[in-house]
Formats: sequence, C-alpha cells, structure tokens
Amino acid sequence: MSEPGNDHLSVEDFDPAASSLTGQVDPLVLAELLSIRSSIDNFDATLVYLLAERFKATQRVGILKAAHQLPPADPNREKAQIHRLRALAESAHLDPAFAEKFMNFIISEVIHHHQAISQSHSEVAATGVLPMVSLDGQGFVASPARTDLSSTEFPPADDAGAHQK
Ligand SMILES: O=C(O)C(=O)C[C@]1(C(=O)O)C=C[C@@H](O)C=C1
Repeated sequence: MSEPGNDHLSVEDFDPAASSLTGQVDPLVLAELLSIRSSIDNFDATLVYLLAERFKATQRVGILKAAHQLPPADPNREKAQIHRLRALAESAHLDPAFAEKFMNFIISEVIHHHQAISQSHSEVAATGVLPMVSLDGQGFVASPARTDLSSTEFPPADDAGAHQK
C-alpha cells in the first residue's frame, strides 16, 4: 500500500473516505460531505485527463516549433487566449482572475516543455542520438535504439519553413 504523496501512488490506493474529520462530526454530515466529494473526485479525474490531452497537443506544437526553429512562446496568441478565457470564465461565473492565473500557469509549463524539446532537438542535430522527452517530470530518457534520423517524428527537412511564410 502506497502512502499519500508517494510519486507512484496507484489509483486503486485512493481512499475516497479519507478525512481528518472522521469521528469529529455528525455521521450524517460526514456522509453528505463524502457524497459531494465523490463528484469532486470525478471532476478531478476529468481534469487530469483533459490536462493530459492538452499536453499531448502542446507536445506536438513543441516538436513542430523545434523542427522549424520557432520561438517557444507566442505572446500575441497568449493574449488572445487569456482574453477569451476571461470572457468564458465570466459567463460561467468563474473568477476571471483565477482563470487567467491558471491558464498562465499551464502555459508557462508548456513553454518549459517547448524549451526542453528545442534543446533536445538541437542535441539530436549535434549528436545524431534521439532522446525522448517525457511529460511526467522525469526528464529525458535516452533512446539508444533510435539513432536513425531518417525516420524521426520530426517533420521532414523539405517541410521546413512551410509554416513561417
Ligand atoms: O500555440 C502555441 O504556439 C503553443 O505553443 C501553445 C501555447 C499554449 O499552451 O496554449 C503555449 C505557449 C505559447 O506562448 C502559446 C500557446
């Protein structure tokens, strides 16, 4: 059984009834709290899946940008995104300032990933060894089996610059 906070906690180890309030509040109140928390748990799981899909998409952007030597950040795109998200947040009765802060937090993480991809792309060009970038905070994993640059996932050379025009 893994401890909470352990990096390798498995989903099955989750105790939905874990609470510091157990034994300290009316059992009926605790039951209602746990019932609401079961929805919160579903929302949180969905957030993780949504974020994972978003990071999969931004990883593709990072690879594209690295392959075409484009800068990791696009400030005008960010301004437009934040403007739109603030409006969406307002209409959804979510604090726009929170929406902006959350979005900026995600985007800054994406930019770090882009920088890591760009650096590994340069290293591939310099060494001919293809590293793989992980999105789970574990850093780079060398891939000794992949040294043939003719079949990397980067767009082919004749594609270079196609999106810069
Ligand atoms: O769309 C891009 O160009 C991205 O790199 C993705 C993204 C984002 O996470 O939405 C991240 C960094 C950029 O500054 C703008 C947007």
